[in-house]
Amino acid sequence: MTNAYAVQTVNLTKRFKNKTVVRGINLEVPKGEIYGFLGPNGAGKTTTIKMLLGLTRPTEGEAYILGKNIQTSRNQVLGKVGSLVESPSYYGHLTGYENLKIITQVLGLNEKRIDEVLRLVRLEKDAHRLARNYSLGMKQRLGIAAALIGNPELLILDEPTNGLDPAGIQEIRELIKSLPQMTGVTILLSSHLLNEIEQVASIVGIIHGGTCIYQNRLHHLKNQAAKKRIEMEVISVKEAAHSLKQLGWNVYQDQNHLCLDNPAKEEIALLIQSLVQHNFSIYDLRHREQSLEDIFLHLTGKGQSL
Ligand SMILES: Nc1ncnc2c1ncn2[C@@H]1O[C@H](COP(=O)(O)OP(=O)(O)OP(=O)(O)O)[C@@H](O)[C@H]1O
Repeated sequence: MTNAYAVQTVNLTKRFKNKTVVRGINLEVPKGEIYGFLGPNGAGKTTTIKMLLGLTRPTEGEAYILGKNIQTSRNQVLGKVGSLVESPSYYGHLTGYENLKIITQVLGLNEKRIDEVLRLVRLEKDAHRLARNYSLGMKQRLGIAAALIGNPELLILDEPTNGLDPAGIQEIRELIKSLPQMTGVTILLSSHLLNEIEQVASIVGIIHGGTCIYQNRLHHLKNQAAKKRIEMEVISVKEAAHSLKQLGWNVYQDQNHLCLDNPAKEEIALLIQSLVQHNFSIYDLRHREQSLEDIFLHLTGKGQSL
């Protein structure tokens, strides 16, 4: 396994009885980056994360965390991983500081580390308030502080903004974005919200129905999204597409439209000429930009919004 990846999985699969909920996925999470693990509810994100953390056993395949197989080197690996899966657990009758102190004692860490992580998650001013009086966003930040206290190389956050209000979401988002630069940590962030992943991740893996259907740098997706196309409503669209293709045009049919990607102005004029010469009447012509949402809908199948 290569050292460039903080997480690498090979054919990772999980079946519950006869139901396959994670199907042969090959994740590659480069070190020092934020990987957005995106998929609708029930797609298999939490199950995958539980396998990465050694909380549930894969039915097939392997997961390598920081170059080590999690099944065979669990204790060695987990010391270098911080995680927040589901809601954070904390003692409400203790302060934020006291909650973190318990963790330093259990892990045998220096108490100095508490102030460092409180600063990282911007809770230093509220450190001595009772955790039960924290807002949801502050509780979540306390959970992230707890995950960071052991100075992990990898931080795994499963839907960390679930249940937060817009201000809380923004706080957590800014925090996540700042962490790799401040600490060098790699972050695997799962979410069902395209817009959340879009704002923080540099790489995205999309899981749908247990299968990883896309994995690449976010800017590749954004480039795809930036593509413009023209859509023409013409008579006999199938025949028109066929004739133009034979003439060397890179056109294609999308539903009732004849489409061409990224055309120059001159190409549009020539295309119209060709259609008219071949007696294909044009009823309408419009430019369209695809949004990231369009691409996700295309990838995940129509009607399956993320
Ligand atoms: N212990 C289990 N036994 C049987 N089925 C399970 C078990 N755990 C999860 N599943 C099923 O596996 C599928 C994937 O669930 P998972 O929680 O991994 O999805 P998810 O992408 O994290 O979605 P969510 O964001 O809703 O948690 C779901 O259909 C779920 O019902």
